[in-house]
Amino acid sequence: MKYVSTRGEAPALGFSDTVLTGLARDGGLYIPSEWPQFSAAEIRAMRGLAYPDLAIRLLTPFLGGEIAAPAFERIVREAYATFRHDAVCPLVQTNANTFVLELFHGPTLAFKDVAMQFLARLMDHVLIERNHRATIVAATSGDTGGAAIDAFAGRDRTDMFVLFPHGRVSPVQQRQMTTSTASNVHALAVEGNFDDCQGLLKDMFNNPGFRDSVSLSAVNSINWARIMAQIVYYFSSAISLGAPDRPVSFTVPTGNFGDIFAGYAAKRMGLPIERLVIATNDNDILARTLSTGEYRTTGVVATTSPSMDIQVSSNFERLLFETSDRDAGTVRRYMAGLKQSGAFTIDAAALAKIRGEFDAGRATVDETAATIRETLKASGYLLDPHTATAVHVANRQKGDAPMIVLATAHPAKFPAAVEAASGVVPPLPAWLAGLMEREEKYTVLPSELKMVEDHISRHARAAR
Ligand SMILES: Cc1ncc(COP(=O)(O)O)c(C=O)c1O
Ligand SMILES: N[C@@H](CCOP(=O)(O)O)C(=O)O
Repeated sequence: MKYVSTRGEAPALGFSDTVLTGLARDGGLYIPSEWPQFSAAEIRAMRGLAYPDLAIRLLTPFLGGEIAAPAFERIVREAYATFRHDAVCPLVQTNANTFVLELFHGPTLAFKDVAMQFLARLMDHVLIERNHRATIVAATSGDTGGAAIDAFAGRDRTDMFVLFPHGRVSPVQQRQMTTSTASNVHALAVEGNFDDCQGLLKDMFNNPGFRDSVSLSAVNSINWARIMAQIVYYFSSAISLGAPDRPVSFTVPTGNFGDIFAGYAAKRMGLPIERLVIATNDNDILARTLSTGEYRTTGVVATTSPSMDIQVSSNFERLLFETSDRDAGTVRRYMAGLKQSGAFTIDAAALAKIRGEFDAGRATVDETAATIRETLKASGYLLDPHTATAVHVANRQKGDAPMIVLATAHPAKFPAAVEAASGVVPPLPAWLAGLMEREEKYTVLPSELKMVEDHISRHARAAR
């Protein structure tokens, strides 16, 4: 198994190099050269497997033989032992045809833990084998940062720098990033929005001098291993509802397009999925793109689902590559348009393929609040605002297949929005008690590449 860049001008890499490289040297994203295939009989045989066993079975073909089986099994089992629910990602029925896939039972109460707990152990393993050190820079709209800090805190082979938009994350999200006492962890509040943070991260990768001087690595969903780990819960939930003999649909609260791209990958691997539904908040670039065929960025607006306040959806590039018959030249043309004018138009054939797999809808702030309130009243289930955008969109879908809505965060991460919508204040679980009283430590920086790079170079142990 090799990994190729969506822009076609960087070398193909094996699995371990792909994990450490993050963004390809041509600015593209790595993607497997082929999709592992699972037949209906093989999927049927997965029924009843515990989550870690399912993960081992589904993910082993991606490794290309580079991680020894006992080490890989240990990595997976340790990662999912950090979850507070025996099923890891349980499924809860909220009405006749709707199921909520709870992805928030990890240490930081967001779906990011599913991949991040795995990735931290995987990276550690590769770095120890190679006797290397890495500097990880992560951009976050709120959840990736906390999950990355929890998973990498105290790991000797890595220094972790998290760029978050100053003043635009929830108080719980901020404390999860700023109260770590681990000396390898650095929270940086950038004066800008998430797209600025992600832009800085990509600019660092596109600056070979800086990139090499600190051994730069990534744990955002530009890193293939993040997407790979997220494929597993599409299989686990669909299988528990009867796959492969009964197709299901998924609605996914979407920002950077990583989570829903994992669903697309699951489908390419043989899982029968009827529809993949993109749910956005007021930052609805993806919903607009599906309806008009033009991907056009506009300003980011702040909403009650801050982790989805994103306009430049990184992983959409992977879908463009796939739906352009893996023609890297087409992807380069689209990305040049995005850089020059903030927009590009998707070719008709690719757009038809995208529409053949995906639907999209959006939820305003008021619709999100109404969905939290109405779902609580109808079923007694308390949604977080991100999941609520998806429930709003899912409720408007047609089709008979069971609808699985991805619940990407615990409501206690967003108590103000949940209380305003429903009158209920969701308490933090016991293991996070005291979080809001802990001392914060972070550095405020302007959204300027040089200043951020200088700060990282001064503090990274891998800096030469
Ligand atoms: C709670 C929550 N929901 C949804 C999303 C969107 O996921 P993705 O960026 O993979 O589309 C995010 C951030 O990524 C998030 O933190
Ligand atoms: N919503 C995310 C944004 C970054 O997404 P990622 O999946 O690429 O890490 C966040 O919470 O930070």
